Amino acid sequence: MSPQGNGDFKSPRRKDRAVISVSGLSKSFKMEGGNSVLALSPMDHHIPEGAFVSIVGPSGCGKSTFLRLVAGLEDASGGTIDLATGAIRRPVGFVFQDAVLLPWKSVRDNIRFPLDTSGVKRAAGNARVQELIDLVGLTGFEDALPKQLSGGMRQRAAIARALADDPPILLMDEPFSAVDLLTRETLNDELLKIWQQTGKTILLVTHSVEEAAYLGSEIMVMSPRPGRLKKTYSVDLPYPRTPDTKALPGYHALVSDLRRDLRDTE
Ligand SMILES: Nc1ncnc2c1ncn2[C@@H]1O[C@H](COP(=O)(O)OP(=O)(O)OP(=O)(O)O)[C@@H](O)[C@H]1O
Repeated sequence: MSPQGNGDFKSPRRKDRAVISVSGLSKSFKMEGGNSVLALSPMDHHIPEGAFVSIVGPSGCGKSTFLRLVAGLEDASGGTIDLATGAIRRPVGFVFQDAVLLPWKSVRDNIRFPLDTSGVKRAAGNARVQELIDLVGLTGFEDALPKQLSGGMRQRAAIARALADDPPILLMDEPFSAVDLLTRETLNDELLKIWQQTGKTILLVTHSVEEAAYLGSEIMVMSPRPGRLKKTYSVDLPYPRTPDTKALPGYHALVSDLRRDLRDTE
């Protein structure tokens, strides 16, 4: 289904055209001694523009490898991956499990770092950075250093930095796994708002089936040995998702389906 809007929540600008098209994509890594490990067996998949894709699967099933291939951080061993993002220099932003902010730079300077390296003029960059700081809820912390922030605030800064260049695709590899549950739930809701406001295509890897079901308009289930795409779900839960979503029978059914899928992959 397509995400549905109600109230003052505008539906994300989800389109029918694929922004990520994967055909026969595979990846193997050479190991010591000449053996190789098939991290991702040939996979075909199309991700529509504006989708929120949750990716789940047991450890070692190739989730991070898939994100790194989409980001161009790894070369494919076979197949192709096409991004319909036009001629932009940085089509993807990446948020990792650890915020990896530069410790000697303020929140503001960390977020403007990609803009500096892209040669964006100071005045235009400053306006953009303030917009992002407000978007991720860090207003008032512009001059703080990373060590003065909580884990959740550091992840907010990392999200803002990943969005600095305005990439159409945001890749997130277990972004909230290091924060406490309450903060994680708050960050989930904030991420949904950011998605709604920006219309980005988001791919988020998580070990939590509840998080996957709560956030995703689509879910990719992967399985290991060798890593492969086992199944995809188109999620039939309305947006906006709120804590009430977690009381819906459809949410519970999806979570239990995902648990069963993961048990079956073990
Ligand atoms: N740079 C590398 N060199 C060799 N093998 C690698 C490399 N990166 C990943 N692998 C292997 O590829 C497989 C998939 O790894 P990947 O990190 O993508 O899994 P994952 O699903 O993200 O796991 P996790 O949930 O534990 O983060 C694993 O067997 C892993 O050991």
